[in-house]
Amino acid sequence: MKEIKHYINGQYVGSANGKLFDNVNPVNGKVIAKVHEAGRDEVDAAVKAARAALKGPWGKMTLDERTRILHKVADGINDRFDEFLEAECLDTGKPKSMASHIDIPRGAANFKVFADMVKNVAAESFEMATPDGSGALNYAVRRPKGVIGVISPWNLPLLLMTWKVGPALACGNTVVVKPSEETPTTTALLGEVMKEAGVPDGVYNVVHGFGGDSAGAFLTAHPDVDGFTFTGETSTGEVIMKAAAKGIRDISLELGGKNAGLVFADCDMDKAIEGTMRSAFVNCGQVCLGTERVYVERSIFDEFVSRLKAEAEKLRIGPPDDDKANFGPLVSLKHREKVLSYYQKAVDDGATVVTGGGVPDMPEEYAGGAWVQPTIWTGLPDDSAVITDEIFGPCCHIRPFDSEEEAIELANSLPYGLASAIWTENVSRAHRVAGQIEAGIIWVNSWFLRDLRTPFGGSKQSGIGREGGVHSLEFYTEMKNVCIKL
Ligand SMILES: NC(=O)C1=CN([C@@H]2O[C@H](COP(=O)(O)OP(=O)(O)OC[C@H]3O[C@@H](n4cnc5c(N)ncnc54)[C@H](O)[C@@H]3O)[C@@H](O)[C@H]2O)C=CC1
Ligand SMILES: O=C(O)/C=C/C=C(\O)C(=O)O
Repeated sequence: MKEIKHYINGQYVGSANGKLFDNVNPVNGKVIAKVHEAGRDEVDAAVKAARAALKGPWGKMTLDERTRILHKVADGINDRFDEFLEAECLDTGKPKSMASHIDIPRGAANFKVFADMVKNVAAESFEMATPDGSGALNYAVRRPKGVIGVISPWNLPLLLMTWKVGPALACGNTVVVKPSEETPTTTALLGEVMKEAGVPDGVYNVVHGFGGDSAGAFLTAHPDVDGFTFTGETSTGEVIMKAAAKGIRDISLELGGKNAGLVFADCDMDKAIEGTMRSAFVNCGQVCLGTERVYVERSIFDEFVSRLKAEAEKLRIGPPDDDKANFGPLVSLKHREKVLSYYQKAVDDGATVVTGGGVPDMPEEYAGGAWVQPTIWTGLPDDSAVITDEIFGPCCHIRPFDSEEEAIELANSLPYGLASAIWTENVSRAHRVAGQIEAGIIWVNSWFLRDLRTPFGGSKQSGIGREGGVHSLEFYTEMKNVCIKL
């Protein structure tokens, strides 16, 4: 059986404690690899390697050299595209058609975009007057923050991990990555690409394991890490924030969402249906930006519900290798238990199940997989947990509204504030509503349209800080002002 080891100081190493855990294929429930679980020793070795690398060749490299190496990392991912694709699809079960368009290309792009960004960002400077008339010049320079702890989730494993590692390295930091225990493979594979690209040993380190009382907690408790970037559940973000408080370490948190889609009667219905379909069901609903609450103006409510139902029922459920499949399993049986508990809760709370609501019939070879049906409900009360909790599954509830004010109030009614999608052809309404929605990311007549230069993150309990574009540089660097008396 294949073993997945830590990548520390440029070497693949096993755990001294001998602990291994299963890496399971969610398509059929079969174990595909054994993963080494890091103890405190491996985490400590990884942090020490990262610290030492800051003072080694990496820390002395010119920006041009660093940029060239990061471009090679991106090229290395593209050169081994099929290997990354296979690994990501085995870990997650997602359709290859999706991973080949989103996950792997973005995994590569994250290195190129941020390498170029760092090279082209302007410095700040201010001239000032002084009492003696000679004046002074201030200029600010960016310096790497140091060792960054990267804790990444399982829904878009390579994409979200490199979204952090790309800018962290571009800014000259070193990293210790703790990928999700569900999806360790592409993070491990990236070590080989780093080596081939000429990234010095100790710059990119990976430790595998779980969150609490395992690699994740050991990493956040380690005093020699300078900052943490995390994507995942809000409650985990709270734990990481507490750990980071010890020693006043910086954090960037991209947390849960319960995003609203607002569909106005003046929308282009075809666009609204297509966009809502993607935002509810792509990646089996496991996207933090996804729409689980859809609010539709009453005059078009029935038409919207019946058209969304028709489209949801056309989704083709199947494994990654099925070229026609556009809907895979959830990431694990454990996650399926959570999603199915909400499917049951919806019924208990009086929902009308428009479509789905259960487990699909799958051929015998996939019977052990984490399959669920795409599901749509109507008729739930606003305080049902199905409406208020992030389910992170392929499901949405549709509720009618009667006025723009009501739609905005409903969208803003929860403690989350990650993303929102507004469907209207009225440009004034689009601006007006976008301005009032309490969320970090608003799409109008689109969803998941990503420009990596833009600020990305959540408000309220959906996160702290923004990454993307120069905002990533804010987190991954320390600014130092130099004031020169002339
Ligand atoms: N992109 C997103 O916004 C994601 C949201 N979720 C949400 O979280 C729910 C639970 O999924 P999980 O994988 O359990 O998410 P999680 O937030 O527990 O895990 C994400 C990462 O954090 C690590 N982690 C967990 N506890 C930690 C701790 N105490 N210290 C340090 N690291 C820790 C995990 O090992 C993993 O690498 C999902 O049902 C979904 O609602 C999950 C994954 C991604
Ligand atoms: O495009 C991105 O950078 C990120 C997309 C999705 C997430 O952050 C998520 O699902 O967590």
